[in-house]
Amino acid sequence: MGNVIEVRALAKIFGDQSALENVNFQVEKGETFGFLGPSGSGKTTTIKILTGQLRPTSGEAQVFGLSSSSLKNREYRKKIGVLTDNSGLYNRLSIFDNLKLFCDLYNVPVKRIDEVLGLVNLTDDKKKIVAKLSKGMLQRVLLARTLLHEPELLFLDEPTSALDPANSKQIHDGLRRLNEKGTTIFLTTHDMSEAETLCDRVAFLNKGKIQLLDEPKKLRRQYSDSSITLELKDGREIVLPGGVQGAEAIYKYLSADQVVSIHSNEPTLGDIFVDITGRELV
Ligand SMILES: Nc1ncnc2c1ncn2[C@@H]1O[C@H](COP(=O)(O)OP(=O)(O)OP(=O)(O)O)[C@@H](O)[C@H]1O
Repeated sequence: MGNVIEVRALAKIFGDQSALENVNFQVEKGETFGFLGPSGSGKTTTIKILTGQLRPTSGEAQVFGLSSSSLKNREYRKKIGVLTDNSGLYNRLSIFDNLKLFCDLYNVPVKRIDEVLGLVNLTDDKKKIVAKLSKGMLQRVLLARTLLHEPELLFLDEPTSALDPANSKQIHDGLRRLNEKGTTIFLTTHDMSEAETLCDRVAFLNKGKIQLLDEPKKLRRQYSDSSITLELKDGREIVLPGGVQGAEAIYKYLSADQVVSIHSNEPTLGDIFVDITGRELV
């Protein structure tokens, strides 16, 4: 597939504080890659370096084969979209008119507006005035704006923080549709369920260092104790070991028609993060 992002021995020091230390990872074309870590772990610093807003202290961050010193370049900026929390929208204008202004500014045909509004599920709302939008809708308008020029690579810094579950789901659906169309997505979050639903691979960042990097499914399997929980009709919940011993017990309860549900006890990404770092992801 080829790598869109290649980061080698990346370090960033602010004054006497180390924000990133020996960070190494690659993001493949078409992948949704999650950068997970608690507040202050270095997620935004990484995005700023990858989008040419900050220079690394040492190491290399290449995107589309361009080195970090070239990431301010115009051609590069055309290929990327960056979703930030600074709105820059005109409150008194409609969603459509706001997006039209950006089309004019970036030389994008106006017909693209309907495509991006479809992607973020706002087609029926395009005449609404920005000042009257909910936080979730506003975030979707910002995502739509980010997509107007059809970026190949999308950087999203905490795209659903402060959104309720329904609005987060709308954003997630839009991101999945984009990814299916081939857009590579680099996402930072401290929301583990967001990472589980969206990401092909995740890196756990703690105090500026990557602690673990793999597919969520593989991580959950690797850190699973293979035990199984049975919920029984008499209200009991029993935890059984995996293997033959567990299978025999499950068979016994099933034969006696006592089972309501059976599920494996795989840890969540949040559990694994706490396990590895001793820290909660907040
Ligand atoms: N411009 C700056 N000057 C000095 N220190 C900074 C600067 N930017 C970031 N830092 C420090 O670098 C570390 C990493 O910050 P960063 O914003 O990358 O973390 P983060 O993981 O994005 O956190 P959050 O989830 O709260 O946004 C923090 O300790 C932060 O205080």
